Amino acid sequence: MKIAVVGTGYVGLVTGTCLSEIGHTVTCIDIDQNKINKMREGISPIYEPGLDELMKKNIMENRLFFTTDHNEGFDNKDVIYIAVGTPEKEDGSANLSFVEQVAIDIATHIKKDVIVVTKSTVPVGTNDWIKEVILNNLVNDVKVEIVSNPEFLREGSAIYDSFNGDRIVVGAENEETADIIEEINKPFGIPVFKTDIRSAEMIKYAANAFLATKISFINEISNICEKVGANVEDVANGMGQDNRIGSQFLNAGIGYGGSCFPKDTKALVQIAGNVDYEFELLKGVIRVNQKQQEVLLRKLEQKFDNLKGRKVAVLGLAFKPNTDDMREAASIVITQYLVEKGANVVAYDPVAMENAKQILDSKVVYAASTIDALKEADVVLILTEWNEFKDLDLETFVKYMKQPVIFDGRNCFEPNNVKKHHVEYHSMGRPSINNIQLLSVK
Ligand SMILES: NC(=O)C1=CN([C@@H]2O[C@H](COP(=O)(O)OP(=O)(O)OC[C@H]3O[C@@H](n4cnc5c(N)ncnc54)[C@H](O)[C@@H]3O)[C@@H](O)[C@H]2O)C=CC1
Ligand SMILES: O=C(O)[C@H]1O[C@H](OP(=O)(O)OP(=O)(O)OC[C@H]2O[C@@H](n3ccc(=O)[nH]c3=O)[C@H](O)[C@@H]2O)[C@H](O)[C@@H](O)[C@@H]1O
Repeated sequence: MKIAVVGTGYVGLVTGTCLSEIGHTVTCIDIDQNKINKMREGISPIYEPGLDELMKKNIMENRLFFTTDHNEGFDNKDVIYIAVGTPEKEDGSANLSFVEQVAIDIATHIKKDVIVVTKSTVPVGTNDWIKEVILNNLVNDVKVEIVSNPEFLREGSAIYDSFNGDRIVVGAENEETADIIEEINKPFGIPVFKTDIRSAEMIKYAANAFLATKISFINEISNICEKVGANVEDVANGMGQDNRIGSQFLNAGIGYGGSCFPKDTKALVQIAGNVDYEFELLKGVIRVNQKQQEVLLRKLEQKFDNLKGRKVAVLGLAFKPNTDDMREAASIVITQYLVEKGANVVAYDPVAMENAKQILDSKVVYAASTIDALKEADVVLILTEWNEFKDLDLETFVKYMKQPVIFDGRNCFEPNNVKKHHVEYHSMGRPSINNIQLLSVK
């Protein structure tokens, strides 16, 4: 099949690259000329393990192309994927202006019948509207079919997820169109679930909202565990062994971030509100998450009366490991608070520091390594569970910090191991461990 993918963020670039890897000829279109220039060289503008290699391979084998020119990109294509952003508007609803522009671009450039497949996460009813926009702006006499094909990949494991997903959801206007999309995806070897367009659109929001609910649920259990002396990891383990519950997405921490859960949960509240339904449970999930991003700060306040002039090391800035994405990362709220309290914040992240510099307060200083960040620090906060941090010998904290006080927002260390070291250790939903006498705590 000859395919165009419009938008080369995470979803567009990974989708385009993986579709070319399974044998299709794919042209990725973006309006950002710098990005396109890089991608033509096989360099991904985003950090995603394995992506550069796969891009280079398919470019070399003449299956993967990049352009800013819609004429060239849409020329002679059977299927066009829409993968542009649908960011949050001020009221929480999804901003569809990029999608609308693509619909107009398609209408004004296509010269033959096409199937338009929406990968972007869009509110229920959007695909019908996309078709309307295209038909209202069509220049040539061609037929357009619409398909909702939401994406379920996770950043950091996007390539793996594309080849090992649990299902591919296809919401189509009719069976023939659904069959064509199923055929395109056949080499992935993933079950295809076919449904109507509106149900497919809703599946995406419902899935993300449910996963976010699991996280907020375990985070509240974690907060209660701390008060009643239970261990949230054992609780999650014991719960997760019940197949009806499942063990995934029960890691307590400092809340969910990223480009999707925060925006998609708010958008679903809006979608419900538009039909006069108050999604009370999801509103609670969002509130709990906002509070959870600050839990570590409340713990820090109990420990230190005053942070002014103290060196606070921050390990991990990205919203999760294996990505350089800073969107809605807990580190944004946390470092802002620390800076406002007068702390000297020294941060280190293996890959997200360049992006962080565009977002975090200019008073945040960036270290060249973990050890550089820890040197002479009064306290360290661990905000992202990179392996590099999980693999640290706890003696590193003892050796380099002024006082080895650790606030671990991602439960990187085993309490039984921590007990063997002269550190003070606070984590999430587990008893604190204090093996040191501090000289001047307050
Ligand atoms: N980031 C993720 O892990 C996932 C994202 N999604 C959804 O996929 C959609 C895309 O998300 P991201 O890839 O993160 O987006 P992004 O915002 O990072 O990238 C979008 C790209 O589209 C380009 N663009 C905008 N207007 C254009 C136009 N008219 N023609 C050509 N290119 C244009 C931009 O220059 C940008 O490169 C969103 O709806 C998101 O909710 C779904 C699953 C996973
Ligand atoms: O719609 C999307 O964009 C994507 O959103 C999430 O993927 P992603 O945001 O890349 O990352 P996740 O691994 O889901 O993590 C999201 C956030 O939840 C947090 N999290 C995750 C799992 C957990 O048990 N606990 C927890 O706090 C992570 O630290 C992170 O901040 C979904 O997992 C994907 O299926 C979906 O396609």
